[in-house]
This record gives sequence, C-alpha cells and structure tokens, in this order.
Amino acid sequence: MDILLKHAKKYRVDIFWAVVMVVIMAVSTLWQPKLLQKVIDAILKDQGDKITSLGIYLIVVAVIGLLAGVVNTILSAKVAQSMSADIRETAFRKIQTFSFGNIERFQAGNIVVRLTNDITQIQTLIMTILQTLIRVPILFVGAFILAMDTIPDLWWIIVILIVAVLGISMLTFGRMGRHFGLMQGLIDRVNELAKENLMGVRVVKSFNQETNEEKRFDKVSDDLNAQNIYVGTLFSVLIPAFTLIGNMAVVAAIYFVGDLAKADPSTVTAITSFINYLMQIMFAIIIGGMMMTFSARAMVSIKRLREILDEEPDIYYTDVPEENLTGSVSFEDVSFSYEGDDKPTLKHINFEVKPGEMIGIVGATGSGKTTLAQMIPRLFDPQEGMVKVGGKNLRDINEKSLRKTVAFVLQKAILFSGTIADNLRQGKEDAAEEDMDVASQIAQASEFINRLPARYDAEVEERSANFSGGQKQRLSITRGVIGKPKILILDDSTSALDAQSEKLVQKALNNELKATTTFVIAEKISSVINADRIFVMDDGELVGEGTHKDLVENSQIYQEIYNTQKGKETV
Ligand SMILES: Nc1ncnc2c1ncn2[C@@H]1O[C@H](COP(=O)(O)OP(=O)(O)OP(=O)(O)O)[C@@H](O)[C@H]1O
Repeated sequence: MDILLKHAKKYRVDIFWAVVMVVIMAVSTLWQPKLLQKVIDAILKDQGDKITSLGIYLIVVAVIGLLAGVVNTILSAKVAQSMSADIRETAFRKIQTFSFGNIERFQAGNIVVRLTNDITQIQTLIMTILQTLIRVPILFVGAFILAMDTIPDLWWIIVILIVAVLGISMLTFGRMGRHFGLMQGLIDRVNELAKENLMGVRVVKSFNQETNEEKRFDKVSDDLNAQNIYVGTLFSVLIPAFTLIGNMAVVAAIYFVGDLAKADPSTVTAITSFINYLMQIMFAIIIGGMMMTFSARAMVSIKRLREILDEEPDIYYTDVPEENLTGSVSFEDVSFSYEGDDKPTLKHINFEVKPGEMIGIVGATGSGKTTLAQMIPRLFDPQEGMVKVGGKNLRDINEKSLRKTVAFVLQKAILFSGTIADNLRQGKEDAAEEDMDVASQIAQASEFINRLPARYDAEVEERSANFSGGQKQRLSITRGVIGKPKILILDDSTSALDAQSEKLVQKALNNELKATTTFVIAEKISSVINADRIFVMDDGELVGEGTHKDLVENSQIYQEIYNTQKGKETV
C-alpha cells in the first residue's frame, strides 16, 4: 500500500475533491427516499403546493447527487490513470538500472506483464477506492439508521437481510480472491508462451512445431479459462442469490407493514423509503465485498511490482568524476559464475592487453568467450579478481567513463525501431552524416544504405524485421565503431557476413581504428588469424595465448580447432 500512498501525494487536491464528491453523492442517495416518502404523503393528503415544492426539492437533490457522481468519476479516473502511469514509469526507470543478472532473475516476459497487466489491476484498485471506499460505510451506516428510524418495528427484517448478504458475500468473495491469485500466475504464463512463440516463429514453422506449440499454449489457456469460468460461475450464482434475498425482504416488509398500518396508517407511506434503504444496505455490502475482492487481486499485483522496485541492482557505479581512460585492459585472477550455477564459467583468468592491440578469442562453444568479453563493459562483475580498463578497477570508475571507452557489438544484432540514424546515434549522440559515412564504410554497410532511398533516414521496423541478418550485423558494427571507441569488442559479429566482406571489415578496422584495442570473438580461426595475439579458451580457462604461428606450434587445443577447420576453409 505504501506505493499507493507515496504516489498519491502529488494528486492530493484531486483526491480531496473526489472524496468530497463521494460524500455528497452518498448523502444525496440517502436523502432521496426520505423526500420521496414526503412526496407520497403529500399526494395522499392532496397537498398540491407541498407536492410541487417537495418534487422540485427531490429533483435538485437527485441532480446534485448525479453531478457529484460525474465529477467523482472524472477525478477518480484522472487520479487512477496518472498514478498508475507514474508507478509504471518509476518501475521502468528502476529496470533501466538493472544488470543482466537482475533482468534474468525476472525474465523479460514477466517484467512486461508486471508493467502492463499488473499496473492495470492497480489502476482499477485506485479507481475503486476513490469511488467506493468512503461511499460503502456511509451508505451502510446511513441506510441502516434511516431504515430503523423509518419503520422501527421491522428491525428484524434489516438484521436478517444483513446476516444473509454478509454470509453469502464472505463465502463467495473469499473464494474469488484465491482464484484471482491463480489467474495472475496463469496470465504470466500465457504471455510468456505467446512471446516465446512469436519471437521464434521462424523456428516453429521450419521445424513444423505448430501443433506442439498449440498444445502447450492450449493447456495454459484452458487452465486460465477454467479459472475464469469458476469466477464467472460464482458471480452468476451471486447475482440471483442477492436478488432473491432482496425480493424476499421486500415481500416480508410489504406483508408485515399491513398489520402495522392498521395501528398507524402513516406507516404505508414509509414502506417505499424502507424498501429503498433495505436495497441500499444490500448494495453497500455487495459493493464492499467486490471491493475487497478487487483489492485482493490488486494486492497480488502491488506485491509483484514491489519486487521490481525493491530489487537491488547487482551493479553500482561509484560517484566519481567522468574521466578519459586509455584502451588497456587487464584481468587479474578473474573468476565468475552465473547465478545458480555451482560451476564457475571463468576460472582464474589473467592477461594484460595494451592500447591498440587486436586480440582474437577462440575456443569451443560454451568455453566462456562471451562471458569473458561481457566483463569488460561490466555487464557482470566477477566474484573473484579484478577487471581493469585504462589501469583502473571497473568498480572505481563511473558509468559514463566506461560507456564512452568500450563499445560492445553483440553476437545477436539488435536494432531498435526508428530510423537507421537513430540507431547509429546510440553509438555517438551527436553523430553527423560524415561520421555515419565513415563508420558504415568500415562495417561494409554503406553500399546497402546508399541503395535505400531515404539512406540514414530509412525506417527500422520493430525487431528490425525489414533487414537481413547480414545487414543487421553491418548496422550493428557501424553503431559500435561510430564513436571511435578506445576498446571495441566484436562478439562473433561478422558471422552472417560472407568471407570477402568479413576481410574488408577487418582491413577497414585496421586502417581506420588503429588506436582502438579490439577483441574479436570468432568461431572461425580465419577471422582472427592476423590478430596481434589470440586467446584460447577451454572450459572457462585461458589455456593459450600468442600469435597464430605460436599457437599452431604450442597449443594443442588451438591445433585441434585449426585442424578441424582447415579442411573446410581457406585459413
Ligand atoms: N546468462 C547466463 N546464465 C547462465 N549461464 C550462462 C549464461 N550465459 C552463458 N551461460 C553459460 O556459461 C557458459 C559459457 O557461455 P558463453 O556464452 O560465455 O560461451 P561461448 O564460449 O561464448 O560460447 P559460444 O561460442 O557458443 O557463443 C555456457 O555453459 C553457458 O551455458
């Protein structure tokens, strides 16, 4: 609840007026039956003047109540929407501080559901609170007192009605609350499955997996449907049950009022307002029950959002001034394990790289090449040892200094929707067209960019679906080199390029970014054969280091990789 209170402060004036409007609305609702009773009384006594004045009075009270209701709805909607937008933005800002590790802990799909579905639940709760929280007790207590005051002899009908409606509400709304919790978990699962399926739609189709995928999805969707049907069934039983109780109370009131009227004829005119108050008591209990059920559902959502807001970022940057670092990189006895893994992925890695060196990293799949590279831009922190850039421990430099020094071109080229220029400017905020020309020439991207009518203003669709794998990689390399970083890491980033283009990229890098320290992770030895030094990784260990010539002579693992590739390629 503290999330709601914290974000409510900003809207306290609107909340105050929303609450005032609710009170006016409740008082108007309570007042109307009494006025109606007086109008009927005047009609029976044929008091023409009184009928008109009371009639106008009744209409004015009803219109005021109606207007208060409209203003309350407008204010409540405004506050609910604004507060939920604020909470969503706060959560999104928090997510931006997360490391890879933090995000993996939640899974991306799960975070999306929290930012959408859970926020919607919270929005509904805020709206419900502002519309009903105060109205329910005022209506319940007011209608109870007024009903007792109207026909005191029928007090027992009021008590039986309250006991019956309360009993049924507690039984059903309690059950619904539990099922809402289950539904939330299933909605997560439906979202995850749909996302996984759509992201991997090419794999699904090429492996003819549609039927299996449908089965997996249907199972979760059916479970969710079963929960929905259960809650729906409870609702469909509830409404006739409440109607029956209400009608029985009305019949009892009419039946017994006959006896009372013999002694006091004025009781007859009181029956309409008495019935009205009975209905108001019943609705107050029902609305209260529904509010509690909504709250139970929204509490699950608040808890899920709290988890995001309370998550401590794994990686903190120290508050030191920005500085210009050199391109040297050193690992001092670095060991690292992914969370939940009992086996380390990197084991006691030691090396030193001078500014401007080109380092190739090779090794079997899963040997830890990407993990090692991810330590340099500090995507993960090692559990043991120290990573230094420009002679400084990464834990002692600020984020900006590191980001402007290191550019990382990922194995999987990821572009954002927008234009090509928008994407390139992620690598250099103020990049001019000339910078883009130079960078795209290095990445061998200029040819296809120049063929696009809008060139750098060409649109990149969502998930860059309008570009081929090779084009995405070229654009991704362009973004990596555009800021002329001191350290450039290419993680298997030329895998979708033909051998000729790959060679041209390497040549251009050598010519244009001579001063840049470059790490090239490659599956193919041919991609790193000309590197100043090549690191050989095996099962998390750095088992060899040297030029291609040295390694062919001295490293058994390198020789094995080299020999398996030699037959297939011109190395
Ligand atoms: N985010 C992660 N969480 C848990 N384990 C991971 C994660 N990323 C990698 N691993 C594990 O760490 C090991 C090393 O992975 P890494 O990606 O560094 O290897 P690699 O040498 O780059 O492989 P490849 O050549 O196939 O890209 C693998 O066993 C992998 O399963």
